[in-house]
Amino acid sequence: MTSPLGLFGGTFDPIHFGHLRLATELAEAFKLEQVIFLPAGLPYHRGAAAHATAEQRLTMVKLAIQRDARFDVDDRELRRSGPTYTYDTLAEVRAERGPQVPLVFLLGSDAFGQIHTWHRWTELFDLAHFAVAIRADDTEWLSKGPGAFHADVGPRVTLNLRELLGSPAGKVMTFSMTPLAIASTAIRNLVKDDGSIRYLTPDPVAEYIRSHKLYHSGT
Ligand SMILES: Nc1ncnc2c1ncn2[C@@H]1O[C@H](COP(=O)(O)OP(=O)(O)OP(=O)(O)O)[C@@H](O)[C@H]1O
Ligand SMILES: O=C(O)c1ccc[n+]([C@@H]2O[C@H](COP(=O)([O-])O)[C@@H](O)[C@H]2O)c1
Repeated sequence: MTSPLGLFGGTFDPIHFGHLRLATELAEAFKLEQVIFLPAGLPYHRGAAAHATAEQRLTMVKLAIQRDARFDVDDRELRRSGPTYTYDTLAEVRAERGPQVPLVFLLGSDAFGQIHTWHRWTELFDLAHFAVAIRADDTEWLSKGPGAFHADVGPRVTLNLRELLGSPAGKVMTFSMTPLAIASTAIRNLVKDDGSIRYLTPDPVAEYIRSHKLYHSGT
C-alpha cells in the first residue's frame, strides 16, 4: 500500500492548538507519515482578506510546526494570484505525486459542511479523500450529524480505513477529535482586548503576535 499524504489547508490567522491537535489526531488515525500545511493565499469564501499578511501567517505556521517532524508547510497557495481554490492545489499535488498515492485533505466539520460551495466541488473527490474532524463548536453537526453534509457526499462516507487507504481518492471519513473550542477569531479578539492568548497557541506564535503587534486593530 502506498503511504498516504496528508494535506491541511486553512487561513491560519493565526494557527492555534485546535489546528495542531486536528493534524496530530488525524495523522495518527489515518496513518499519515507526513502532513503538509497549506496556508490559503486569498480565502475568497470569507468575504474579506485575512488580518495578518500571507508572509506573517506563513511564518506563524512555521513557528508552530517546527518541532514536529511529521509536519511541513507548503506556500504554493500564497504564491498563486487570485482566489485560493483547493481544486487547483489538489490538481497540482496530484500531478506531482502521481496517480496512485492516497491524498488525504484534512479539515474540520464546519468547513466540510460547506464543501458544496467550493470551486469545482464534485471534482475534488477525483483528486483526494477527505478526513473530517468533528469540531466541538460545530452546532450544525451537533443537531444534524452526517445530515449536516450535502446529500451527494453520503455515498462517499466510509467507516473502513483500509478501503480509504487502498485507493487514491474519493472517500470521506469523519473522526471525533478531542474537543478544543479554540478559534482564530477568539484569539484575535483576545489580542485586541489585551487578553492573554497563552495555551491557545504555541508560545513562539504568541510571542510573534506580540512582537509584531498583530491583531491589535480589531478582527
Ligand atoms: N478548534 C478546532 N478544532 C478542530 N478543527 C478546527 C479548529 N479550528 C479550526 N479548525 C479547522 O481547521 C481548518 C482551518 O481553520 P481556520 O484557519 O479557518 O481556523 P478558525 O479557528 O476556524 O478561524 P476563524 O476563527 O478565523 O474562522 C478548518 O478546516 C477548520 O474547520
Ligand atoms: O476551493 C474552494 O472553493 C474553497 C472554499 C472554501 C474553503 N476552502 C479551503 O478550505 C480550507 C479551510 O478554510 P478556512 O476558511 O476554514 O480556513 C482552506 O484550505 C480553504 O482554502 C476552499
